Amino acid sequence: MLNTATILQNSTSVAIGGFDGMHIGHQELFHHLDQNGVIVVINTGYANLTPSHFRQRHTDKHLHYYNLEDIRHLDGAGFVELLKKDFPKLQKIVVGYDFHFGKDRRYSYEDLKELFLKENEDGEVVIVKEVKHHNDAVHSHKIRQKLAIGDIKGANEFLGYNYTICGKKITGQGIGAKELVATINLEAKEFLVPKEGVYVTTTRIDDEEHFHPSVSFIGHRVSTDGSFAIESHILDGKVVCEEKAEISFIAYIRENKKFESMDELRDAIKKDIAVANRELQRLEL
Ligand SMILES: Cc1cc2nc3c(=O)[nH]c(=O)nc-3n(C[C@H](O)[C@H](O)[C@H](O)COP(=O)(O)O)c2cc1C
Ligand SMILES: Nc1ncnc2c1ncn2[C@@H]1O[C@H](COP(=O)(O)OP(=O)(O)O)[C@@H](O)[C@H]1O
Repeated sequence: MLNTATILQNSTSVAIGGFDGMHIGHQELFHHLDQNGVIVVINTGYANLTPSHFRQRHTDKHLHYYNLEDIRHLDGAGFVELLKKDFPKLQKIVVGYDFHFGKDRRYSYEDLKELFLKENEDGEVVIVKEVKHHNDAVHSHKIRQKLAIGDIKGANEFLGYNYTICGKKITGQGIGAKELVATINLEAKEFLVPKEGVYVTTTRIDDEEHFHPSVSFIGHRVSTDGSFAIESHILDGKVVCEEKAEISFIAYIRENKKFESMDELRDAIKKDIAVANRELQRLEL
């Protein structure tokens, strides 16, 4: 493994952006990087699809972070200077068609081209055209909107992978295993949690390599204690979760509902399990 300083010293290309989600539009930028290319992440502090180090899962490129707070005062020339200082061999910059940077986002790719090529005659600035899915431009905020309305399939198509949240195991009410079905309860504060309801999911427990088929509930447990929960019921047998788990969302099943009795809730959960099993089998997951 090369150390960070060596990677930056030797990098000849960078792709620049916020890159929350590492979606199919972002991946298009990465295709233009050379073998030792680096992804420069402008960290706004608002990433909740792939917060903190979770972006790294979606690329084998090195990620280099600039905090927006530290660089927002720079003018166009100042930003290009910073890049040239941190990446002394820089030859190629890759950005998207809507990239803006510098103080008040005043500078566009046109300015970037002018400023970078002025002193690097054989340099290159690649502008990636808008990446669309079914004629709809792919952007992180649209993925957030889709998750907020439970459109998991739409969100996953934009992402190019199944949306996944990671969380710490917490103790539930303790009635699931006794009266309903056993669930792993999670707290996943850094992540955007999809709309309240029941989902077909797969779940990875602690550091296991594989995901288990599962059905998950997100929402206020309006039928029991009313508190907010993220719960996953594993479908392929009894499991032990020590400290953490991750839930990958495959499809939305139904809304969160208030059931008048435990029997009704139990029946609904039984149906959810059947739906999840069918869908996971169909998808061979
Ligand atoms: C597949 C599934 C669907 C669920 N659907 C609902 C629901 O529609 N409404 C609700 O109030 N709780 C629902 N729950 C949550 C249960 O109320 C919860 O599992 C129960 O309160 C036990 O919580 P515990 O694990 O903290 O003991 C669901 C749970 C699962 C696993
Ligand atoms: N759909 C897309 N097509 C082409 N480039 C994109 C697309 N989405 C983002 N980019 C580019 O990727 C980089 C990161 O953009 P960012 O603003 O973090 O993404 P988003 O618009 O999804 O929030 C920028 O250079 C941006 O121009």
